Amino acid sequence: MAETLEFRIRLRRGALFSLDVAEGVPLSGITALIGPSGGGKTTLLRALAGLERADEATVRFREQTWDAPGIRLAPEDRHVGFVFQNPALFPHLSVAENLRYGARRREVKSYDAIVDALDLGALMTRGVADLSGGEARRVALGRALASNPSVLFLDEPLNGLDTARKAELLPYIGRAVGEAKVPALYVTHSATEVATLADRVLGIAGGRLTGWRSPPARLRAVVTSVTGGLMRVRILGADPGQGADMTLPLVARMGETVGLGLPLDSVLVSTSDPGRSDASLCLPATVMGTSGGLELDVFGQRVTLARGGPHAVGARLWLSVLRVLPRPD
Ligand SMILES: Nc1ncnc2c1ncn2[C@@H]1O[C@H](COP(=O)(O)OP(=O)(O)OP(=O)(O)O)[C@@H](O)[C@H]1O
Repeated sequence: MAETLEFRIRLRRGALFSLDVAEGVPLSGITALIGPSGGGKTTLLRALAGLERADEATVRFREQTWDAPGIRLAPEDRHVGFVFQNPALFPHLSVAENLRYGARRREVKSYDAIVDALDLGALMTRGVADLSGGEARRVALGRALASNPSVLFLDEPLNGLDTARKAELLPYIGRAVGEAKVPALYVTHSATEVATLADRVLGIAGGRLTGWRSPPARLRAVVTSVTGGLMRVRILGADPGQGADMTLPLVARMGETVGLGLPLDSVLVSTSDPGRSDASLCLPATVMGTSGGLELDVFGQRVTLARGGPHAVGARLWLSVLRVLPRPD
């Protein structure tokens, strides 16, 4: 079975915008769709979901034809779980009823796992009108996952929240999507979201795909202890006392491994030990190559930062990472 979402879509909107795209997106993990405002990200997701009329659309999901000349599968038969910028919950229903609404058409095997992964247990009987912004986003994601979707489309799901709320929610997204094992297309403008969540990154601008970017740099770490909603992790390959331990939101169990994204906009590279700093991590690294970005060895792990710099192979560097968020491996 071809594990891809294959599409060729052409459409025009007004006199100024046209979308003309063709690609095959692997249906595993999270694929980030990034690009400037007005580039066509939302239009592409809506067209794939069958919510936009196109001049030409051929869409195949695995072995299933969603669109082809003379064929147009109804949006509800594509089983796309959509999470929008605005949570759009049903205001007259409780959290549990909102989730059940999601599950009304398809049997869900992992309902309890979704409730757990998103920490919704304590909210179930609450009305949705008085939920905080972050809680409402968790419920919206839970409702989409409860519909047992074949694919999840997330369109800037954290938009409008402040930085602290976003940092709180990101690990939940990684955990819930990982737990539900649903492939996801994730539209975002945020380097942190890409670094933390994405398995691969596709660019779009001016209604045209601009190609696959290098995958986000991520270090692997192991969970060394768990307390309440937090876990202590140590970067794999590091010994105690090497500055590679940190406390993070809980996304995995004791002994499991997690990925730590290194968002380009929050990594500082220096040639001497910066000592005490505001960084949540300060890691020694050795330059292994500079041809395809800055290839580094960090405690025996290879990571490539998508930026060069005048560094010689073998040089000793320090990475100060200002923001680190985990996702399950
Ligand atoms: N019905 C319409 N008539 C005219 N132009 C339209 C129509 N619908 C969308 N557009 C234009 O299509 C372009 C792509 O919009 P889209 O919302 O897909 O962009 P986006 O990449 O998701 O942007 P953002 O990051 O700001 O959400 C925009 O320039 C928008 O103004």
